[in-house]
Amino acid sequence: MAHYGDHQLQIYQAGLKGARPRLPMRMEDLEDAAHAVLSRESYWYVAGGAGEITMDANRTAFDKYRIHPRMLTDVSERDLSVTLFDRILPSPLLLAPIGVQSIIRPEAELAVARAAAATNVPMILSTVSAHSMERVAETMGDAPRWFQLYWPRSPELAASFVQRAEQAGYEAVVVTLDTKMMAWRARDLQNAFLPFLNGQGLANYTSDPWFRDGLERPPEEDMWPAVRRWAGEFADPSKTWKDLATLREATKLPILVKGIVHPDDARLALEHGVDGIVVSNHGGRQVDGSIAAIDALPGVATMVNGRVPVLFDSGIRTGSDVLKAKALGADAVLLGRPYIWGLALDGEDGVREVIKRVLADVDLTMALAGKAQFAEVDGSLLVD
Ligand SMILES: Cc1cc2nc3c(=O)[nH]c(=O)nc-3n(C[C@H](O)[C@H](O)[C@H](O)COP(=O)(O)O)c2cc1C
Ligand SMILES: CC(C)CC(=O)C(=O)O
Repeated sequence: MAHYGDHQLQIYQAGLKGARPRLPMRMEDLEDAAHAVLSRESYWYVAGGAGEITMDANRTAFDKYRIHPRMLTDVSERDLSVTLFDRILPSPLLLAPIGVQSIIRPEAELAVARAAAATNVPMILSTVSAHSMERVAETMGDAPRWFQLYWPRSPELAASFVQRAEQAGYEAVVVTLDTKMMAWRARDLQNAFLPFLNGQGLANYTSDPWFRDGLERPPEEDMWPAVRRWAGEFADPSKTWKDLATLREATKLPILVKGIVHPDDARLALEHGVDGIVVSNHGGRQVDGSIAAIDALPGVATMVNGRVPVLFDSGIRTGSDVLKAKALGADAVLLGRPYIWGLALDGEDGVREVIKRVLADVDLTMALAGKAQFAEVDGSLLVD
């Protein structure tokens, strides 16, 4: 039986022929290598946060939780699969929605989509992508994909987005709640860099009939009216929980809310009929000084109590992070910045390689901790 961990042997075997890994193995080195090839503006747009306190805490908080390995259990046949919304996925990993990937490489989300499809890891496409959701879907065949919604001000545009996504074979809608506006981001302000202002990341808007209708000039001739309209449409700070009902009417797809860190918000989300929750603090990019995402997970998971899937992101870098998240109540996790470093360094191949490494690490760490089934990992994996 093949296992994700076999990737380890492939790397050693290539070494016998004198080949060293193309991408640095340690996550920190991978990021440093990406830093070296990207422009200062692009690197910091991805690496930066709303200050650094929560971004750092997202990593260091994992250290508080320690795995307590068990010996002499049969781990010869391992299974990392999870079932989400009736689809069996071979692993618990999804790709977090990351916008404006054209600041990294022009092929952007198309390269990521191919890598996701090749590894059967669902891609969650951002609303603010450089390629339209239809174009991305075309590259993916039947491979699983979800659509992330930045919930626009106009109900017409929101309905159009989710209906286009449904039509293009996206299997769930992830509504991001933590970005009603962009945080104070010192790195980007220092670089005076906001990619949307020169039209990057607007493909889903400029390809939308409703959005185009309201423009005085087509974006192909003049991007500025589209940018202005986007700035007005992007988000609506007045939205509240009751507005979820209008989204619910617009699509049959499962709706998840992303950005939940408080148990009371998890309760409200359930009361308003969501189908899933993503515990996330947006990688520390929105509220600096806020709770580390992994510390928010147990309270949310307890409140949800298995009624809907709970996903987790913000700080996932290694196999043990994935296992800790599962032990603390996540059904699956989203990988964020690391795959962007893979994209920066080696395009589609780089993204695929980063995904394979994380999954190999999950597989091996799980086996060495004494578990054969990811589905069976629970709180007993951790030191009390
Ligand atoms: C450059 C960048 C762009 C992002 N764009 C989006 C986005 O368009 N939609 C969204 O819901 N989250 C977005 N996020 C947040 C990610 O989905 C995810 O929550 C975050 O990257 C997790 O933190 P980590 O990458 O440090 O693990 C973005 C994150 C980064 C780094
Ligand atoms: C605010 C967005 C348009 C993109 C995003 O989610 C991010 O940069 O964190």
